[in-house]
Amino acid sequence: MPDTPAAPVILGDVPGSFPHSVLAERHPAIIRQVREALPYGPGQHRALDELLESCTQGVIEPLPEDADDLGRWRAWGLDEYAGRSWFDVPWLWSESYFYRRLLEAVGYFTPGPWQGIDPFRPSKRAELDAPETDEELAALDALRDRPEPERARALLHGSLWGNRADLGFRLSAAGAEAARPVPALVADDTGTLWSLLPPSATGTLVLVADNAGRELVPDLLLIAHLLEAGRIGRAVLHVKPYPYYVSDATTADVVDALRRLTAAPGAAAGYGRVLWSAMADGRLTLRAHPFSCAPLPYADQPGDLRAEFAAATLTVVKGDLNYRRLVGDRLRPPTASFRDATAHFPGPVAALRTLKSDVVTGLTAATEAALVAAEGQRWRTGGTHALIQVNPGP
Ligand SMILES: O=P(O)(O)OC[C@H]1O[C@](O)(CO)[C@@H](O)[C@@H]1O
Repeated sequence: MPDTPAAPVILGDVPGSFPHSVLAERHPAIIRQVREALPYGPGQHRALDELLESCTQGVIEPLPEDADDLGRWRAWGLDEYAGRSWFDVPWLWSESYFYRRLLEAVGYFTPGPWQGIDPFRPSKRAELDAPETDEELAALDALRDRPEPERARALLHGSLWGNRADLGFRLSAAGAEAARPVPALVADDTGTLWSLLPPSATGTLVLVADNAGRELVPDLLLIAHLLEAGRIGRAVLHVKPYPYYVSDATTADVVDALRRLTAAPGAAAGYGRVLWSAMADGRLTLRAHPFSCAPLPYADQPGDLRAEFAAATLTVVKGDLNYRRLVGDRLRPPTASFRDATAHFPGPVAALRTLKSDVVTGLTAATEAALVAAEGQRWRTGGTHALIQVNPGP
């Protein structure tokens, strides 16, 4: 039984709260960023003006009648929420719908010259091409001759801390990227995670990706290592079917990251080749399921996805947003059980996440008390703490 079934769903209606600031400040900043990123025409600028007005002072508008995904959004709650303020509906819903509308405004879904053009691509590319990425890739050379458990641990932590590289987050938390990560994890089930992926295993890892660029690259390196070390036989990488939360990874971002790896000097290129051939022979496959951009928790996932996660040896869910969707976007006490909150998940599941929103479960009372004593409530959203939590399943 869940320990706190009535924990309130997070809304964005409390001025001064983190969710409110995302809706009131971050979304307008994202609209400004998108306007400047690409040479849009007057129609696109007008549509962005309308979205800005709607999401800050207006109400949620329905999708156009001819939108391909209208039925899907209706099933996800559009009819219930249309006409209400963006601040008065579940925060997760409001945020997700914002990205859907933003893409609509720039013509992403409309047949024509702007169809499929990712408004966030310039910032994603800049990050992938940055000298810091070269430095991170060069560090792989020193890892090459280390014992396998050490390499596995380093790459797991690379993937975990890569989650700090979130471009939307940086818009409102300047300095979080530069701030030194606090090394001790607030929860650490690493032992359980490795027990599910022993060497010489043949299972399937599903990795539900989060951000592109400097998070996706270490995610791919981790997958390459697990394949090469024989800890898994195959991997399935879930990406978003369309650009989302600024920097979330799409198929195009996977292609960019793989090309970046294979073109790099040293050990990085070797990892790139492992992944390239794993794609070619089917040991690494991509999925871009519509539910990956749904405004709903994973407890509401559709049957086909449920069957896929049920069949996996382990599903690794990356990042803050996926964590919110995994445990439910609710204000539970931080000591609420992670296992109870994820009991709905159909198979073994691990969360790798840096903390960038109020939602958290599975902390000990002592850990929570120490964090509060040191930082007040800032530890929840500052992006400097991280966790590895595992529910090995029933
Ligand atoms: O890229 P991540 O780790 O999912 O983080 C997403 C960010 O966006 C938020 O949803 C707020 O918009 C927070 O959860 C987090 O700061």
